[in-house]
Amino acid sequence: MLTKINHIGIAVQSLADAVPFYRDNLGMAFMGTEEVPEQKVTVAFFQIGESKIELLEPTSDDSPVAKFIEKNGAGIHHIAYEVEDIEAAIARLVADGARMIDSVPRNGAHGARIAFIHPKTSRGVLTELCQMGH
Ligand SMILES: CC[C@@H](C(=O)O)C(=O)SCCNC(=O)CCNC(=O)[C@H](O)C(C)(C)COP(=O)(O)OP(=O)(O)OC[C@H]1O[C@@H](n2cnc3c(N)ncnc32)[C@H](O)[C@@H]1OP(=O)(O)O
Ligand SMILES: [Co+2]
Repeated sequence: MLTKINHIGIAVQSLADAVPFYRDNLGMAFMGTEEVPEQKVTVAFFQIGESKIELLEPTSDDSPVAKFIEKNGAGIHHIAYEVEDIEAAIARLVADGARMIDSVPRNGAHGARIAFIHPKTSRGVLTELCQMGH
């Protein structure tokens, strides 16, 4: 069902502050930024091997990432796994009793279709499924 880790999401207060560390000090390949209004975040992506690091800055106080930072501070926010068929993956998880945050895919960055599994199901890790546009 899962084909690879697409990205690891890291919540940050400020992309302007965080991007130079990942780009210049760690030397990761910076892929640019994108606002994703549906999720109330602006993200910066870095390629690392076959996967990516996604820095997430909240765009409003009621963003899920703003709430996370308020509670925990900046840090690892979610892991995103790539799937070939997101509807089939959701249906299988629902049938197995998983608590889905999204039972219908939403719009993610880079034109991906995404769905989150609640961290209470995935043992304390907020988990994103993503199907890339082909
Ligand atoms: C850029 C777009 C896209 C992409 O293409 O990659 C993205 O990555 S968008 C990323 C931002 N979007 C989201 O996070 C959407 C999904 N998240 C949510 O719906 C909510 O954040 C949530 C996970 C349902 C939590 O919201 P809420 O219930 O309102 O917050 P609480 O603080 O009350 O949390 C309840 C419970 O869950 C634990 N929790 C919350 N967030 C995380 C997390 N990131 N990782 C692990 N655990 C998390 C929280 O600690 C609470 O636990 P208890 O205290 O034990 O009850
Ligand atoms: Co993500």
